[in-house]
Amino acid sequence: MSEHRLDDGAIATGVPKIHFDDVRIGFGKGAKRKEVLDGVSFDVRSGEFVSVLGPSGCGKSTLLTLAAGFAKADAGSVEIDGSPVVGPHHDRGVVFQQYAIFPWLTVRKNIAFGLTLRANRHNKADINAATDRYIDLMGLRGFEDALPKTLSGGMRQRVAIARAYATNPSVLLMDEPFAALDAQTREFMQELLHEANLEEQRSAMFITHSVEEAIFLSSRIVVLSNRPTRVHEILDVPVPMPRTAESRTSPEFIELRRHLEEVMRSMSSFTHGGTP
Ligand SMILES: Nc1ncnc2c1ncn2[C@@H]1O[C@H](COP(=O)(O)OP(=O)(O)OP(=O)(O)O)[C@@H](O)[C@H]1O
Repeated sequence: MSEHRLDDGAIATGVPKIHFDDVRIGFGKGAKRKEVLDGVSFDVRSGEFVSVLGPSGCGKSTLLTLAAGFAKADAGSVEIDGSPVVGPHHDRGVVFQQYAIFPWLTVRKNIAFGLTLRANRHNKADINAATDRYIDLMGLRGFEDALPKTLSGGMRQRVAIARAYATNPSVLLMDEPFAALDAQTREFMQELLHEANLEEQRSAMFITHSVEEAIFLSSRIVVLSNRPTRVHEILDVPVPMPRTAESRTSPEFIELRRHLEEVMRSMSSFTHGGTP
């Protein structure tokens, strides 16, 4: 295990890494008011990889922005490691669908960026060691000096994920990081992230539209309902770890996929006026 890891007090205390308690939020005023989250509660426990799945517009990204500290709930609470979220903090590594990396910095400098910002807490040798570790973990060796514009979409997302890991976050928050990638690259990226996170054992919350992606990556899946949104169900993923390409054809995988596709279909037909 890396010397760059935080001491994980949550393991000792059993405090969830991320705790959503009866979270409510809506947008707009008067007749234009739209209630979005209507009392959402769930935890991400230490070392867990939890995907959040739900119909379009149910508030998945909103949940992630609340955990990231970019927005505040109207009611209820969001806690990270037992403390209320009051704003953005470097204890959360955030990865978005769009490549949030700096086009003018090389791969190495992008990955080291968050560490150099906090240089008073890290000496140069530490920064180099952490950067090298995540270059290797995300398969970026040989591309250290490349600029983002010379890289494919998948490679750029590898840089964004490496940078999120390198800042040594207590939790990873990912919002559809693979949504813009073609199907083949997307599967490859899922496998890379799965392997990386098995090694890193970070607690993660991962937003996705994809049933298959949620099953492949997660230890648990939180399924949200249509708006006004509540938790529809929380499922353990019984597919053995480590997962490989073959896991996708295992009976457990296929059965869970069938169940989740049916749930998602029924929510979508409800939204579109069909029989739920
Ligand atoms: N800052 C905001 N101001 C106004 N409305 C907002 C704001 N943020 C989100 N919404 C609305 O809240 C609802 C939930 O949005 P959100 O992006 O969280 O859903 P989502 O489940 O991630 O959607 P999708 O699956 O389509 O990505 C949407 O109707 C959206 O338009």
